[in-house]
This record gives sequence, structure tokens and C-alpha cells, in this order.
Amino acid sequence: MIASSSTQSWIKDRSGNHLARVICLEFQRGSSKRIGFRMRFTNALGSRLFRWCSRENHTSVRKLLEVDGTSERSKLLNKVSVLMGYSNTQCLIEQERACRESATELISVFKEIDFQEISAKFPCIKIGDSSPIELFDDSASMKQKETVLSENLTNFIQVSSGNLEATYEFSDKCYPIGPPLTNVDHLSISEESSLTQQPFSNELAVDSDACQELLADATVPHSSILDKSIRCLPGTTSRQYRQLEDGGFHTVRKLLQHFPRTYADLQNPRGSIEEGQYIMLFGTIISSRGVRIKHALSFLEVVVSCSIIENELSSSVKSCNSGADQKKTVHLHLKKFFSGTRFSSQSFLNCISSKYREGDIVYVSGKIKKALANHHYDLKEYTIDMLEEEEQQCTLLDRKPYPIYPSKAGLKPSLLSISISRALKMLNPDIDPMPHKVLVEFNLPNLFDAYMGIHKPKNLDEADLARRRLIFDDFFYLQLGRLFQMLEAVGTRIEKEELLLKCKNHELNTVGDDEWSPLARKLLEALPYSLTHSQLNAVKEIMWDLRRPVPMNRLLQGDVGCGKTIVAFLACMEVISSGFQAAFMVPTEVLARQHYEHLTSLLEKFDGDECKPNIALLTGSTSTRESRIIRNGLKTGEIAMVIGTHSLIADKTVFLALRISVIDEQQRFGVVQRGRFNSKLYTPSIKLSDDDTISDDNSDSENFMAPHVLAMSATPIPRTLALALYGDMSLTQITDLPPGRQPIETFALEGNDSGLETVFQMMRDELVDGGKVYLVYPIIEESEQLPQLHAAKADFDSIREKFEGYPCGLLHGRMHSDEKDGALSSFRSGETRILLSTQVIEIGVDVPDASMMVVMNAERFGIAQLHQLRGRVGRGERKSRCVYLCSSPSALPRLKVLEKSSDGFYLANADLVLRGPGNLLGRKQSGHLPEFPIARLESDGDILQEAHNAALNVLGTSNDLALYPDAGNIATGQQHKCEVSC
Ligand SMILES: Nc1ncnc2c1ncn2[C@@H]1O[C@H](COP(=O)(O)OP(=O)(O)OP(=O)(O)O)[C@@H](O)[C@H]1O
Repeated sequence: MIASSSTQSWIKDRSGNHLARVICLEFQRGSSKRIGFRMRFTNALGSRLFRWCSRENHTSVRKLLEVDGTSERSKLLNKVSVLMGYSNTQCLIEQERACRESATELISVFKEIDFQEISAKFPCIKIGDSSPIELFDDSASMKQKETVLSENLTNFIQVSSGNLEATYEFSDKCYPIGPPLTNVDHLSISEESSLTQQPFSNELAVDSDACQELLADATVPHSSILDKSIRCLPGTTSRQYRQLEDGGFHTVRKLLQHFPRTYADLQNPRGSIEEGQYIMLFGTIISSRGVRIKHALSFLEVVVSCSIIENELSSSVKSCNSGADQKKTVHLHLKKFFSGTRFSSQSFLNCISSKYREGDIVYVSGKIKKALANHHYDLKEYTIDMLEEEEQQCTLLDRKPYPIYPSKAGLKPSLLSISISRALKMLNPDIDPMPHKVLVEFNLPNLFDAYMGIHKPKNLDEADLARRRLIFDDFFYLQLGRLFQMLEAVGTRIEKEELLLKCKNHELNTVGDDEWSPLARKLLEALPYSLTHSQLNAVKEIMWDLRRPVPMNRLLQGDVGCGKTIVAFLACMEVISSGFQAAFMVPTEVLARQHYEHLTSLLEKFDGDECKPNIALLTGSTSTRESRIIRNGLKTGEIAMVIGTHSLIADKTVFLALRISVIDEQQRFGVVQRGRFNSKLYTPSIKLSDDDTISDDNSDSENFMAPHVLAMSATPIPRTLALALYGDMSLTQITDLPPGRQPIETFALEGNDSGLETVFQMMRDELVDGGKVYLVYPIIEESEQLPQLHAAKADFDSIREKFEGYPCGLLHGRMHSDEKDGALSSFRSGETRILLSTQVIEIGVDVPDASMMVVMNAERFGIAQLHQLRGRVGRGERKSRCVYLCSSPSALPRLKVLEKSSDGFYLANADLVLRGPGNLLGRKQSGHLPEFPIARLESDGDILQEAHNAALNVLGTSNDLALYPDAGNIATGQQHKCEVSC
């Protein structure tokens, strides 16, 4: 295959040192000819390239990877080496070796430098992959620093090759200050990269020894113990080291940051064991055997005996001691089947069964299936953790919470747990770089106690406090980094202090309504209502952003029905008034049409046609001919604003001069889609010809500026957490509802016959009174698997019969878009009075006089979703009602929460409380915050606020952090944490 020049430059751009090392490794393994042990090629090169090209959608490289078979893989290595600029693989390997020899030399130079002294003098912050930001910027110390560094490094730089200099970044901007060991590790032992294997394993041993010496050096700051290679863990075999490194655990810190997913209660639960139940129990192995069933089938059976307390009331076994606790022993059978002749040999079976010794204490979890004998159960989909270390068994005896670790990269939780225990033993109590004052002020444990508390808690409170501290760290360094970067951009001390004050006070920068553009003012006048106080503030704030010569990136957040749409429309009018274009993207066609009709009706009220902007609607169901006309209009600038769905991000949609993109309900769009939308909007809009003068007073740079982005969301997120969540987005919140809104009366009822009858009567009353009713269903058609669920289509006829005289409509996702629009507009116009719908109406649908909603099988929806659905009623001045019907009484308590409150924030928290702390440290809960492994979106806003305040205080007392010499260590040592780009 002849690689194109784009493939070549693509690979060159990414090759760096990593790829060269991977090639060496693969080559070494693939050509190993040890007798009886021919090592195979690994997949490291393939997986690395594959990850890159899938991320960047590079098809020609992907094709390059489509090789298999040993000889093919050696060809692949050769090909990639050539693309990287070497003559062949051999040549690459020789150069790499030379490089490593120089690296050993570098280590000896490092040894002579007093890094602690340097880093204490010149602390720096390093966030993610960014270059270190120096915290000391006065020129005198700069000179001093340069002298120190140059004196120490001149020797080395003279002997090192250019290649090496580039690799280790000895440039003016990037000094090897801060904990040097991270860099030394980087050179010799392992990298914080996801390389699956290390090349030159023999040489590694040499480098590793050299590094161990360095690590033991007394000048090393304590916190850098955390950055030691895991190869310093005592009692770990080299196979385990390899496994851990392959799993991404290269340093002690990485290992300690593998947090438990939950804690098991060491008292086995009370109650009875039931079929299908998922249990977690401690017990003792009483037998383990490998059994051959036939020549190619065998199984391993481990029997675990567990003792549980069974309460008389919940027991199926009768006892004469009414109400007393009974201790009962149950036997759990854990079976694993093997097929294949090589798994049926006696030696294999002996080997696997000997791994589970009689008397070993284990922790098992899985699903219960009754066995034939009394008190015997099969455990399906099980996991078994051995409590191998004495310490773990003590935990059991002391009845402390037992941490359960998630597996990672195929590593057994037991290996992780043991390695973590060993890492904890190595920790020093003074590893904490956080200023002591901060810990006292926010009542936080130190880092040592936090790691101990999260991995070996004495009780759940201690685990929770530890978790708090670790979340605080994540947020604190992020805030410190961000604020510090902001301050760096500002010149004098007074300006810096002013900026900090502004951050503390959230001071508003606004443009008064008398200064708005004529179009925005006309739209304001056309409204049948006046804006609420926070709507007005939001518009003023946005207008201020729109006037600045840098692109706005703002999130407009407000509860359902608070009136975000008009705020966004006004922003669009402002840019259209200056001759630019606006794009308004929404997640559904129904919503796009609704916004389009709403805006056109407002524009119709403008006097005189000449100033009315040209608005278009572009969705997936717009006909090809019409789309072509609209796209052409956008390209020529004839159309000033387009409202639509994903079609707006299609490649063929090109704008002449796009200046603002509004993204409604932005959480509905994936990050990738949003990114695509932004980048798409950035490029095509710059194609202006020489005579395309948009506005006399716009400079060229303004015309070529990327568009402003205004994202809208009704998701109730605490302000502070939203700041972390949406990175560098500014936040505007609408906190009040339009006047005249009446609270929605809410009822949660059981959907049995009498419940349904009550609801139907309420509906009848509402219809007689002139209201309109939504009936919301979880599914469209009846399902055999879920017979308890009501279905929209199936109920349609019976509802029509029941409410004769009141026309009914049907709306669901499988309908054609014309039919959907028809159903919604009939309901809006009053032609139909009852609308049977699925949750397609959840987002944004606005029928102000809809006055009642009934949600069938409400237990199928989340609380936030039910709150959004309820927001479809009560959008006008009419008193509205909402009824949640559930199919089982057990769901009622959850729904009753909605009866009590209509505050989105309160409900988000209540949801959390109701779900219980269960998966306390689970990643799932923090789905929105991938950068923060243990922070929870719903509950940890206050920690972020505290971290924000702490960072402000730290920078307030010392703008350049000179008073916090440890800050350099803080920041560099914690660089892995601040992976969010700032
Ligand atoms: N200041 C106001 N006074 C009276 N009515 C208003 C005001 N602002 C908006 N409205 C009306 O309130 C209703 C809801 O507004 P809008 O659709 O913009 O809400 P939203 O914040 O987008 O809600 P959702 O998140 O549910 O989509 C609309 O009918 C709108 O015309």
C-alpha cells in the first residue's frame, strides 16, 4: 500500500516517542526465538493507532491497520517506521537504543541537581498536558532560575542529541522543575501513558534500579512518594507489576486513586434468602473440586458456607421462638464450566481447584438460585474475592466496612485490593501538599487520612469524609489552575485583586435595554407580556457578551417553563440587526416547528416589511428541494436565521456570516455532536468575498470571528457544579417564573381500578371546565413482556369511547413528522382536547392552555423526567393539575416527593436521597462528570463552592502563590487530576 502524504504527516504528527517504543517492543516480541517459547506480536501498536484514527476518523490509517498474521504484522511495523521517517524498523530500533543510553546519562545529571531547592524557588502549575505555568514571574527570579538551570544542565544538553531535547522538552517555556521524579519515571520506568507493554525489559531493570536510588533520595518531597512507580511496592511479583502497569496503574497515586465502588457490610444481611435475589455475603470455603463430566467438558465447584441471621418474621422456616433471630448456615455453590479437552485433564482440574483452599475466607456476590437440598443455593453470575491478607481478615473480624473495588482492564479486584493495601503501607503522613489553613478552614482530613479513610475506613462516616476531601482536591486544583491562568493574563496587582473580587461577587456586566439594537427592541415590543426580572437580566448579560470582540460561550439555565426561548430569540435579533446570521438548534422536529411558528407569529407583529428578518425552518423532514433553497439562502446571506434540528450541522449547510448559534436543551446533544456543531460553525462562515461588506463598522477581525454560542438547559444543576460541568462556559440563570403562574396541583395515586376511576373523573371535570388534557404513556404499543404497562396506541380507542364528545389525538415517536405536527397543532388549536402521547412531549412542548396531565406507569420514569413532563402544563394562567399513576404501591413514596415540591433543585436532591447512598462511589452516578471520578453531579456542588472559595482565598493572599511554596508541588504533583483543559 502506498501511503498518502496526509497519512504520512498524520503519523509523523503523532509518532513522538511512544510510537517508537511500541514498535521496538512489538519487534522484539515478534522476533523472539527462545526455544519452546515463541512470543507473539502484541497488539499495542495496532490498538494505539486504532484509537487515534477512530478518534480522528482517519480512514486511510485504519486501512493500514487491517493486517493479520505474523508476517503481516512485521510488515506493518516496517510500514509505520517508514512513515515515521526511519529507513526501516531496524533503523528505528537502533536510534531508540541510542536514545535510551543517553537517558541513563540524563539520570546521572538529574541526581546532581538539587531539585527540591529549585522547585521550592520556582514552583509551577501544570494542568493536564499544558506546559507548566510558572508561578513566579518577576524578571529577577527568572534570571536566577535560568542560571541555576543552565549551570546544571549545560553539560547534559551538550552531550544529548537533538531528538532527546525535543522529547524531554528542555525549551525556554518548559523547565524540568517541580517533582523531578515524574520526569525520571517518565524516562526510565514507566509512563503515564496507556502503552500496554514496556520495550527493552532487560534495560528497564537497570533503569529501574537507578531510579529506585533516586526515589530513596532524601531531597525528594514527600508528596512525590505518590508519583513513584508501583515497582516500589513490596511483596509484588514482576508478573503482578506488569499486570498493574498494563492496567494503567503506573504510579502509587494511580493505584490509590482506584476507589472502591461500594463498601460491604461485614455483618451478613438479616432476612431470608430468596430465589433471584442478588446477594453479597462473606463465608468460608468448605470444598473446592474440579470435576470432569466428559472428555471435553469439566467444571469447577467451590462451596462456600455463610452464616446469616434470619428473622422469624421473614423466614419461611417456622420457629417456636416467635420474633427471635435465628442463625442459619447456607451453602452457596459456585460453578464454572470449561469446554475443551485441554481443560479436562486431571492436572488442570487439580490446579484450578487448589486455588480455593478449604478454610479460606471469601466474599461472594451473585444471584441466588435454589438447589435441591435444603439451605443449598447455586450462585449465578457470581464474583468471588479471596481475603488473602491477614489485614483483610482482621477487617472482617473488626466489622469495618469492606471496600469492594471495581475491576479495571481485566485486573482482578483482589489484586487491586492487595496492591492498594501495600501502597497504603508505604505512605507517609506528611504527603499532603494542601496548605494546612485550608484543611482547617474547610474541616477536611489530610491527604494521608483521606487515602486511608477511603480504602480502609473504620466506619462509613470516615469513608464519606475521605471522599469529601478527595473530591475537594479535584475541584480545588481545577479552580486554582483556572483562576491562576485568569490572573496571569492581567497585569498589575490592583487589576488582579479587582478580578478576584469580581469572581467572588459574580458581578454582572450588562447592556441596558435602551442600548439594544432596533430589531431586539421591536421584538421586545411585540411580546404580549413583559420580561421577568431575571429574563431581563439574562438578556442584558448576553447582550454585553455579544458586543465583545471574542466569541461568547454561555449556558442559559432555568427551570421548565421559565421563558428561556424568548431570551435566546432576543440575542438572535441583536446579531441579525448588525447584519449577521443566527442558527437555533433543537433536539426534536416538534420543538423546531414550535419555535419557528412562535417566532414568525411575533415577527408578524412588526410594522413594515422591510425590517423583518428572513427566518427558515430546516429539519430532517424538510423536502430536498426546500432544503436546497434554504441552504442556498444561508450561503448567500438571504436568510438571516435558521431554526432546525441536526440538519444544521450537516456538512452541506454553509452560512455566509454566522454570528450566534443557540443550542436548546444542550444535554440532549452528545458532546461530539456539540463539538461538531461548534467547529462546523467556525469554518464555513468565514468565506466572505471582498465586496461582502456586512457592516461598515465591523472590522475584518470581527467578520472572521467564530460565532457566539448560547446553550440552553432546564436541567437543575447547582450553579457551582454547572461551572465545573460546562468548563469555561459562563452561566446565566433564570430564577423566577413568569407572573400569574399557579402552582400545579400534583397527585400520586396507585393505578388500580379505583385509582383509574378517580383520575377519569378528574379528567371529565377538567374537560367540562374547558381544559385540555395530556395522557402520557411509557410505551406506544402493548408488550407481552411487560403486561402491566399501559400503551398509548392500545388505549386510544377506549379513551375515545370513555370521553365521547371530547376529540382525542395521538402523538408518538414512530409517527411521521407531518402527523406529529398535525397532532400537536390540533391540540394547540383546541380541535382535540385530549392528547395521548409518549414522552416525546417531554422536551420544550409549549401549549400554554393545557391544564391537566396524567402520567401512566409513572414508576417507569425518573423524577427529573417526571418534573420535565409536568412542566408541559401550568404554562399559562390557568390552574393546572398533574396526576402520576403507578402500577405498584411500592413506587408511591418516590412519586409523593413530586406532590410536595415543584423545585427542580430540591427534586434532584430528593431523587438522590431516595435512591440511597447505594453505589456511593460509583462512576455511574457521576456520568456527567467524567473528569471527576468520585464527585456526584447531584450532591457535590457545595464542595465545589468550598474549593472555589479556598482557591480564591489562596490567590487572594498571594496572587503569585509565592507564599505557598508547596503550591508548585501541589500543582505539579496533582497534574493528573487537572486533566480538564482550561
Ligand atoms: N415574561 C413572561 N411572561 C409571561 N409569559 C411568558 C414570559 N416569558 C415566557 N412566557 C411564556 O411562557 C411559556 C414558556 O416559555 P418557554 O417555552 O420559553 O419556556 P422554557 O424555559 O423554554 O421551558 P422548557 O424548558 O419547558 O422548554 C411560553 O408560552 C412563553 O410564551
